[in-house]
Amino acid sequence: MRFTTKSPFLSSRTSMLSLALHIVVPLLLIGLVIAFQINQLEEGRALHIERSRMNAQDIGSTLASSIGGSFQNIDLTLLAASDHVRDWYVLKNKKPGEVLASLQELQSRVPSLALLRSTDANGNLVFAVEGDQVEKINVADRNYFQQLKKNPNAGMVISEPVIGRITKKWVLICARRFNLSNGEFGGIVYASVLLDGVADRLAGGKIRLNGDDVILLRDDQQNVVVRFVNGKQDLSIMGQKISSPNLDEFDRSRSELGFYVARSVIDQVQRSYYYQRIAGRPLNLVVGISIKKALIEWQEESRKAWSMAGALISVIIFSAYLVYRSKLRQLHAIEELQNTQIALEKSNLELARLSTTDSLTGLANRRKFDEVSAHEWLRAQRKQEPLTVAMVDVDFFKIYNDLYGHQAGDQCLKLVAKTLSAGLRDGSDFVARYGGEEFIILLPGQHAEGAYDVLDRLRRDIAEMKLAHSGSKFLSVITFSVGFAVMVPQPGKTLIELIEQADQNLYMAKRKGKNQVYGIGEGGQVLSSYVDPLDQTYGV
Ligand SMILES: Nc1nc2c(ncn2[C@@H]2O[C@H](COP(=O)(O)OP(=O)(O)OP(=O)(O)O)[C@@H](O)[C@H]2O)c(=O)[nH]1
Repeated sequence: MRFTTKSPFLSSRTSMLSLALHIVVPLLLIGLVIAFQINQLEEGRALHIERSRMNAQDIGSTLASSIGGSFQNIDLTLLAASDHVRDWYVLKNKKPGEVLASLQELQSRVPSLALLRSTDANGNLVFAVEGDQVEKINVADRNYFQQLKKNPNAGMVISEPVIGRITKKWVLICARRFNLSNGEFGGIVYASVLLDGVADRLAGGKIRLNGDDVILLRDDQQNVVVRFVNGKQDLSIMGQKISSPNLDEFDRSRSELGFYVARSVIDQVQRSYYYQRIAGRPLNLVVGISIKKALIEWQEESRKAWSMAGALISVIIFSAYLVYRSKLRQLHAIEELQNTQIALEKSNLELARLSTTDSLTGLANRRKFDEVSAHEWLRAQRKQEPLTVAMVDVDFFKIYNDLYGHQAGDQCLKLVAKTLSAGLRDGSDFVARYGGEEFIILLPGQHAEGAYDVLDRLRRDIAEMKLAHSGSKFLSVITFSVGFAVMVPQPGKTLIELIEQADQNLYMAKRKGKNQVYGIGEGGQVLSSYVDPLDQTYGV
């Protein structure tokens, strides 16, 4: 059986593959969208962190130069003050009142300066701009005094952050020494730099800082000089030592500047930090820009980007669903079409079979016989082999019908057909219903004697079925007569002649008494069976 449609197995495998592709491709697309999105956002995040680093650097370098400039200013002020004190103390060309007035004038020029004073070589206070309790104060025990006394070449010395005894505020003491005319230590000039408000002045003006951004000024001993965070100065850790792995690394390496990203050891906020030394001073500055704040914009961008990606993914899923659904419908339609085609071909085959089959007996019909006999004739002709055609006709069948009814007649014909089929060789012999109660047999390759034997066996087979026929003269059973003819096809001879010969021989069998085989062999010899009508073998 050959079908023009594809095999259902192959088609279902192809369909499954195609459906799987309709799922895999959208998944791949979604994966690509997500991967692209993550990549873009990672790049965006890195960019914002880089911006915060640059921001920290901008603020830090501006602040560092501003702080450096302020201390330079203080240094020059102290230098000028020490000159005035020396004028009075060493050169004796100035009166104390004049010196004090000069010191007052110098202090007023620098707003962050307070308590500009001078001492003698023993640390006793000589001049004080504020002037109270001058005679009682001695600073000989202070670190800055001892440093300056020991070192004639020391420039301006800056103390660690301390709470001023008089101001009660956090200050740095900046001090300078002055020498006697013989070069020996003559005393110091010093002033307090008020730390309270310094950061506000530094940060509040030109520099824009967000809440979590931080400014930290430390001295060389890691003491906090200034910490500015959340928009104000943080006095809680003033004077405390602050260190972290990154700061320690900078302190150790003596680097002038550097960057790092870290979580603060003080408030745990993650920041981009910029570190820079204040040129020529024992101070270093750290500016930290909060990463969380720096990423707010990025987070907003992320949200927008993800919602767009979500929309895109939804479109992909929806389109994929539509395509998948239509593909599924298409496949169902194809499957239905294939099933219809298969059914159609099956019914065509059945029709073809029916058109060549006798509906009563199930044997081949006359049309099929015409087809097969023509084929066998040609083959016998080609091979020069004998071909036997035999006509079989049920005896007294009209009487049988009359006696037993038409239905019983049909059953009788079925039995005859079955007996004939069963008694013939499959594959080579062929039997068909020729019409009415007549059957026709082809025996290819059989010579007359062989054909006779086969046919007479069939005749006996049906008689031995002992199907009652009270109208038969042959002891009341169904019998049939057979006329046959054998021919090796020769030029000038036809199949029709062979069939006609067989028909004539059937006539002879009937005429000679029925229930017999009558045939003429290739050599013209008559082959006939005779049955004694009184033979009890065929009785019921
Ligand atoms: N039940 C039945 N009867 C059929 C069928 N085809 C033909 N017949 C009958 O077969 C009978 C044949 O009758 P006849 O040709 O006179 O032959 P016969 O009665 O068998 O006489 P002989 O052949 O001389 O023995 C007719 O009565 C037909 O109606 C069929 O398919 N079924």
